[in-house]
Amino acid sequence: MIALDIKGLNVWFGYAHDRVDAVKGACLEVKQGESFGLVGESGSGKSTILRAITGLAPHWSGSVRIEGEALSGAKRDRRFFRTVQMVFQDPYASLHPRHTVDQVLSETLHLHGLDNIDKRVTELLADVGLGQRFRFRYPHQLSGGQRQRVAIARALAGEPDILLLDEPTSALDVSVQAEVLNLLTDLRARRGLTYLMVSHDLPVIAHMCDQLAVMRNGEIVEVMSSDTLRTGTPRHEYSQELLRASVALQ
Ligand SMILES: Nc1ncnc2c1ncn2[C@@H]1O[C@H](COP(=O)(O)OP(=O)(O)OP(=O)(O)O)[C@@H](O)[C@H]1O
Repeated sequence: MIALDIKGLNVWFGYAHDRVDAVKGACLEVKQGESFGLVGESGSGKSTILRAITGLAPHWSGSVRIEGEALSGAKRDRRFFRTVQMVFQDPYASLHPRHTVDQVLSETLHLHGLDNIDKRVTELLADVGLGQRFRFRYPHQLSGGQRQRVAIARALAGEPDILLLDEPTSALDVSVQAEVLNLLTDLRARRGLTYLMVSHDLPVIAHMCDQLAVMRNGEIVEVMSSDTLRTGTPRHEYSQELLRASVALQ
């Protein structure tokens, strides 16, 4: 089954002279259980694709289908959020500073209309590798990696099929990035999740994803398998340039 099918997606911000065409004619397909990466330089439109899907970029055209069902406009209903959840880059900004981990997870479970809240909170914490001792802590009592684990637990609360991951580890210390990436890999395997993941880090995408799209100036210039990336054989000149720049950084 195709979990996510995007055809001819255009996304823009502003009007007339101020208009920015952030995504132009993007097409991609992600099969159920697959992990798909979006790479490209800053401002190339990667995050905007995720934002358009979740209804955070109101002006778009083209076709976006989630498990076969077409989206329209920018309003997403409860059923959408039971299927699709997003994890943002910055776990510091995405958690309410005066809500404990327990409140964050319990309220999200309530919003999804689920019961057995207590048991589910316990399970969610265990699923993301946080023990029960974290349950009544506030965000400021957690490290960046622990906060991102809470944000992931919150995204998983409604048992979604698809996670949109926007640079999920780039705000974290290098030492904890790999732990969070490994957690995401484990969760995908255990829960049969589908990922659409943005990263500027090619090795991360090569490690995490089955396929990837290279973006430049709002357009997808090439879709390739991660094997193609790993073996250094992309077709498009721009993809090769990105790869060379990435190797030079290591
Ligand atoms: N709310 C907004 N209003 C106006 N322009 C925006 C808005 N959000 C994004 N843009 C513009 O859209 C373009 C694509 O931005 P986007 O954030 O999708 O890029 P990106 O590839 O994810 O970059 P980064 O890696 O820096 O996050 C950029 O030119 C950006 O300035």
